[in-house]
Amino acid sequence: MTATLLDGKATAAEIKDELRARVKALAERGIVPGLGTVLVGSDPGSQAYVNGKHRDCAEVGIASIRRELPADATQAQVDETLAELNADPACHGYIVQLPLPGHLDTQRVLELIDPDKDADGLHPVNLGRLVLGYDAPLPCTPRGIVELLRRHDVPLRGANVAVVGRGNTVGRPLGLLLTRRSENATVTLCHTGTLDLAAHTRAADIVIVAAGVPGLLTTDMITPGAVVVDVGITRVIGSDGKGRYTGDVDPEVAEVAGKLVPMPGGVGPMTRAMLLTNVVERAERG
Ligand SMILES: Nc1nc(=O)c2c([nH]1)NC[C@@H]1CN(c3ccc(C(=O)N[C@@H](CCC(=O)O)C(=O)O)cc3)C=[N+]21
Repeated sequence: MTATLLDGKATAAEIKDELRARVKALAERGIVPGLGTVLVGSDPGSQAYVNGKHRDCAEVGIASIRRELPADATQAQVDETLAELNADPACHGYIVQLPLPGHLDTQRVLELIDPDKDADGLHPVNLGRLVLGYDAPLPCTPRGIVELLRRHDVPLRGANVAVVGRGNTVGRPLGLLLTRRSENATVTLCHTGTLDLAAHTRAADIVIVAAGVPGLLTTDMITPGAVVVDVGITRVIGSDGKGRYTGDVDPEVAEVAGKLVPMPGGVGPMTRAMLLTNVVERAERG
């Protein structure tokens, strides 16, 4: 291994320490930040993610507000749950765990969240604010990636960044974040219609892969010394028959990259830390 690993877990722990202090200061003003989660159905992966978020909350002193609905919940039941959380003053921000069961209208659900309580930063109004450069809660994964690079002194200003993937939760908003005046990176947003992906990734100082394709980025696709960020997380069945998660970056890339944000232990913990950050920021605003 030649690449330096950028430890998202350690950096997230640092951020949680900072948040704990901010939560304490809020307590002196009589404010306890509250994070809500809405989980529809009992997918074990989604349950595990939601449990992780509540564990994080307990660690920093944020109150947890859990709403669980059965897999066959009606759209009206979901709508009502969102209306309750929108009206609950103890809930400073909340998330609806995605994906939702197929019979529910994801777009409708995301639009029913009060944009000021949008802890994920994925509400269309907030994505629009991001486009326009207005103040808004930022999408957690893109924000976590920028924060991790910043805290490890990876320069963004003037850097050529190849983002692979144009999804609504990572690639698309990440391109917007990185091209803000405050970051000033130059971004090439690559996707399944890109004709010569390797030409773009080879030309980049920083390659961020959020395609959901295991092993997509291979050693021949980067310039030696490049910074590589693995955002992929795909459940695969290993040769032992057990399920495990795998990233979008081929393990051999660690021999060629200068710095690597690994999966696990990279972007995931940072995403969770940014969710907490969004809630604390909202509570500080009063
Ligand atoms: N409304 C909504 N918001 C989300 O932010 C959201 C979602 N829906 N649906 C599912 C995806 C997935 N996601 C992850 C977050 C952290 C890890 C994470 O921390 N992973 C650990 C490994 C697993 C663990 O240790 O728990 C790591 O990368 O080191 C993984 C995945 C958030 N998502």
